[in-house]
Amino acid sequence: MDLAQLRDAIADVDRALLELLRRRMDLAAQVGQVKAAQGLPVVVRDVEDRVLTRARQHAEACGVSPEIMEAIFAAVIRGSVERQHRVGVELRRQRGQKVLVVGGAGAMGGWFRHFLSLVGHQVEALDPAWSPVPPSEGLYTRLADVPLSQYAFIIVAVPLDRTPAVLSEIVGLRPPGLVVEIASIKSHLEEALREAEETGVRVACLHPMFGPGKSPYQSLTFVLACRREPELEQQTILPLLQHPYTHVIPVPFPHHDRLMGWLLGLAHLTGMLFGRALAASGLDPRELAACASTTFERQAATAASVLSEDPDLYLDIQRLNPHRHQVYEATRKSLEELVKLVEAGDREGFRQLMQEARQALPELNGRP
Ligand SMILES: O=C(O)C(=O)C[C@]1(C(=O)O)C=C[C@@H](O)C=C1
Repeated sequence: MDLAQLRDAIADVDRALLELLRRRMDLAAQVGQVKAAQGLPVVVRDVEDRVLTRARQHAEACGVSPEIMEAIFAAVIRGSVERQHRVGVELRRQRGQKVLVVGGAGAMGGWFRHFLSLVGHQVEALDPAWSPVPPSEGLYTRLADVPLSQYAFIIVAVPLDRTPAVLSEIVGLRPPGLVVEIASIKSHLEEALREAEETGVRVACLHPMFGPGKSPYQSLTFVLACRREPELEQQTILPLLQHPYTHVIPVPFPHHDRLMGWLLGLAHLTGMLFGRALAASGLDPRELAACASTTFERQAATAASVLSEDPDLYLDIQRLNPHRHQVYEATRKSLEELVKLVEAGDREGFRQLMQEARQALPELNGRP
């Protein structure tokens, strides 16, 4: 066969593969219906492990690495989970609850509306930004018009610095459902949370560890800042977040912002410093892109995603964190140490610094 004939033969095989994939996804949809009817979880890890092992074992026959075969089938399984989950939405809706998203027109509010309706909840929303538009069913522009007593959950998804005021306004109306605020920093909510505790209004402090661009069919980590009993608080929030990719990680409330100082504060800070320092270099970004090393590409991609975010939100994530000075101090000190070791050509000190820094990295030491 010449090259053109070989390409035609590959295209024929691709068509056959696509047809097989369609059949596999149709079977997944049937599995999804059975699972939704019986209230079974969509993701079953040991079945997935068997599929992935089978794929790895077939790698040699295909003349490719086991990692490639695993990655191909992992993607197929992800598609299968998405399809199964979607076909179950209507059935799950019968078990879903009524949820209100306050700030529903915002980016995270919009994400929650979509996600929660996929979970099967009946989602309504409130946002003054809709004022010029005539309100449609289940969309409100004024808190006074909302039938607050009807909701099992009320999500507060408003800008970080507005959260205390909105939270205390809602708490003041004594809703019977669970109020769930999703602020990235929690210390400035103390007063509103105390008001809630005094009046018996239940509030959960949830923190989605991702932005509004996140697909609901990827791992979704939510940190739950617990003020009382982590077990109980986790149980209360789980019906809201029933979804194959959800992980809820409880942390003690006072620890939350300290943790975020590093997880968000330091990660954002280094992304911004990287971009800012690079801007000072005066080098042409096209030349940097053309000659980029692997590490530069990765770092630049992280900095680009940080620098594309909303500056007001990113300022507030720094400013409202009472632990930020520890992060700044450690950053300054680390830079000074590094510069000193380099200037002195101190190999042993440099080796030790890298060794100690490695200890802190989840990639190398902390995988759960
Ligand atoms: O066997 C199942 O229960 C399926 O849902 C099928 C399947 C797959 O596509 O292979 C999909 C999701 C599960 O996590 C495990 C396997």
